[in-house]
Amino acid sequence: MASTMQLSWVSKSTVPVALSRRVCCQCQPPLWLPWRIGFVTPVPLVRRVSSERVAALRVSCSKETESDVVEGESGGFAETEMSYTCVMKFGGSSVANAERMREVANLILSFPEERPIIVLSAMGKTTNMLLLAGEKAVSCGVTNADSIDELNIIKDLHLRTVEQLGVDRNVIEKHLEELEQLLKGIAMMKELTPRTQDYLVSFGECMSTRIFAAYLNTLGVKARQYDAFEMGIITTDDFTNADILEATYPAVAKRLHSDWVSDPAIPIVTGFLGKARKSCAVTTLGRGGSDLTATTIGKALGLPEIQVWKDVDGVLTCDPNICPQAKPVPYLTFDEAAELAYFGAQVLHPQSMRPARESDIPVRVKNSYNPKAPGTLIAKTRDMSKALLTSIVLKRNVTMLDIVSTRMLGQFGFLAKVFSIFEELGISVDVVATSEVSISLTLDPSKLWSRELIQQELDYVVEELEKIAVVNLLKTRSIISLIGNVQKSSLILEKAFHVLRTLGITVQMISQGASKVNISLVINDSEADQCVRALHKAFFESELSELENECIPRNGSVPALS
Ligand SMILES: Nc1ncnc2c1ncn2[C@@H]1O[C@H](COP(=O)(O)OP(=O)(O)O)[C@@H](O)[C@H]1O
Ligand SMILES: N[C@@H](CC(=O)OP(=O)(O)O)C(=O)O
Repeated sequence: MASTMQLSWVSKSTVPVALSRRVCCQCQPPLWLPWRIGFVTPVPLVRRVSSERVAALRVSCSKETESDVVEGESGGFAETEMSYTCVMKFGGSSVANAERMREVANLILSFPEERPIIVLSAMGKTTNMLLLAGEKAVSCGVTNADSIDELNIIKDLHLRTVEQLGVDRNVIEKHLEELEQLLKGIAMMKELTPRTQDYLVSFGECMSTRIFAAYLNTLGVKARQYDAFEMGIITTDDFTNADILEATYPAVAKRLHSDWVSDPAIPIVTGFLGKARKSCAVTTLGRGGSDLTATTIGKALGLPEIQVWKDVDGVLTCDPNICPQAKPVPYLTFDEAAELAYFGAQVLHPQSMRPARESDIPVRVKNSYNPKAPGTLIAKTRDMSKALLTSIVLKRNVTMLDIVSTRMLGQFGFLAKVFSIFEELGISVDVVATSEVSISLTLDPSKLWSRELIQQELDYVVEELEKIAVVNLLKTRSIISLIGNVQKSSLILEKAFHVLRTLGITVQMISQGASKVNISLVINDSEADQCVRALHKAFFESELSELENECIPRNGSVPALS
C-alpha cells in the first residue's frame, strides 16, 4: 500500500523560493514537482510516502480546492491557474498484472501535490494477444472462437487482476463478453478488416483503465475512467495507424477542464485509441501509440511536463536487447528523440514527440520498475558542445530499391514520377540517396499492417517504376541510424567506418538526414546485430576519450561516402 512504500525523501529544506513553470534547455525544470527540488542533477523521482500525504491526495481528489491541495507541500506555493499538473503515461509492462498496478498506484500516490492525468496502455502483452486471437478467429470456425487460447489467457489475466486488487469484476465482465462475441463475429465473417482489428485491440486499453480507476477508487482516491474515443481524441480514418487531428486539442481540454471543475477526479485515460472523424469508429494510433496519447493530452492542456513510464531507465544508447551494455541518455532534444523513434527505437512512438515539440513541453522518460533512476529529459534544446553520438538505432527487415532512370524523362520528371508512385500508395520512404539518373531508397513498411498487402504493393511499385527505370529490389536490409551531433559528422563517420572496415561490412547506402541529427547506413540484415554491437562498443564502451578516438589510424582505407 502507498503508506508503506519505502523510498528516498527529498528534504523540504531544499525547496526553492522562486517558482518557474518552464524547463530551461537541460537543467532544471518546473520547481514544485518533488523530484526537481534540491538542484541535484537529475534528482530521483521518488520519495517516502506518508499516510498523511496519501490522505492529502484523497482529499484533493474529492472535495478540497486546488490551492488547498498544494499549500504546504511545495514551500507554501498555492497554484490556482490550472487543474492538472502533468500527464503520466504507464506502458503495458508497467501495468502487466495486479502487483504492477499496485506499484503504479503507489507511485502516483507518492506525489500527492500533483494532479496528474494518467494514460494507460493495455496490460502486458494484451494487444499482441488480441491481434493473434483476431487472426485465429478468421479461420477457426464460429464454434471454436470461444476456445481460442489467447482469449482465455486475456480473460484469466484480467479476472485474476480484479480479484487480486479487490475490485468488482463487473468493471470488465461486459467487455470480456463482448470480446468473445466479437471474435465469434470475425469467425463468422471469416475476415478481419483494419477497422474491426482496431475495435478488437481497443478492448485491452478499455479494460486496463477500468480496472485501474476502480482500484484507485477502492483506495479512496477518486479516479474517473475515460475512453479516448469518447473524450475528444479525434483522428483520421486510417485504421491501425491513425493520425491525431487538430480538433482534438480544444475538445480534450474542454472535456477534462469541465469535468475537473464539476467533479474533480484523477482521469484514467485509454492510451493508443481515438475516434475516426468520418466513420466515428474506434481507431488506433499505431503500435506504442499511448506515448502519443500522453503528449497529445499534454499539449491540449498546456501542461508543464509529460512523463512516460517504461520498463527501462530512460532512452538508452541502444536497444538493450541488442546491447545489454546500453546506458541511459540523460538529455535529448525533441529532434533527436523523434529521429530515434522514427528510425525504430521501440521505446517511443514515432509521432509522439510532435505535440510536445509544438507546445514546447518537456517529456521525461522514467522507469516504473526503478523510479530512483534519473531517466531521460527530452526538451527543445540541450548543450551539444560535448555531444558526439547519442544513440544507435537499428531498423531491421527493410526493403531497399535501386532505381536507375532509363532517361525517358528529364531529371525533374524522373524524381517527380518516382515519388508520385509512393504518394499514390501511401508508402513512406525512409532513407534516400540520389544522383542525376538514379535513386536508392528504403521503404518504411510500418504503415502497412498485413504482409500480403506489402508484397502486392511492392509488386505494383516495381511494375510502375519499371516503366521509366531499371529497378532492383533488395530485401532483408537493415538501417543503422547514428543519432547525435551531426556537426561532428566527420568524426562520427571516421569512427563508424573504422568499425565497419574492421568487420569487413559493406555499406550499401548512406544518408545524412536534413534534421542534422541522424546519419543512416544501410547494410545486410545478417550483419546488423554484430555491427551495432561493435559500433556501440566503439562509441560508448571504450575507455578512450573523444580526443583519442580522433586518432583512429588514417591509413587511407576509410571508404568513400558515395
Ligand atoms: N534506445 C532504446 N532505449 C530504451 N529502450 C529501448 C530502446 N530501443 C528499444 N528499446 C526497448 O523498448 C522497450 C520499452 O518500450 P515499450 O515496450 O514500448 O515500453 P512501454 O510498453 O512500457 O511503453 C524497452 O523494454 C526496450 O527493450
Ligand atoms: N497497447 C498498445 C499501445 C501502447 O502504447 O502500448 P505500450 O505502451 O505497452 O507500448 C500496443 O501494445 O501497441
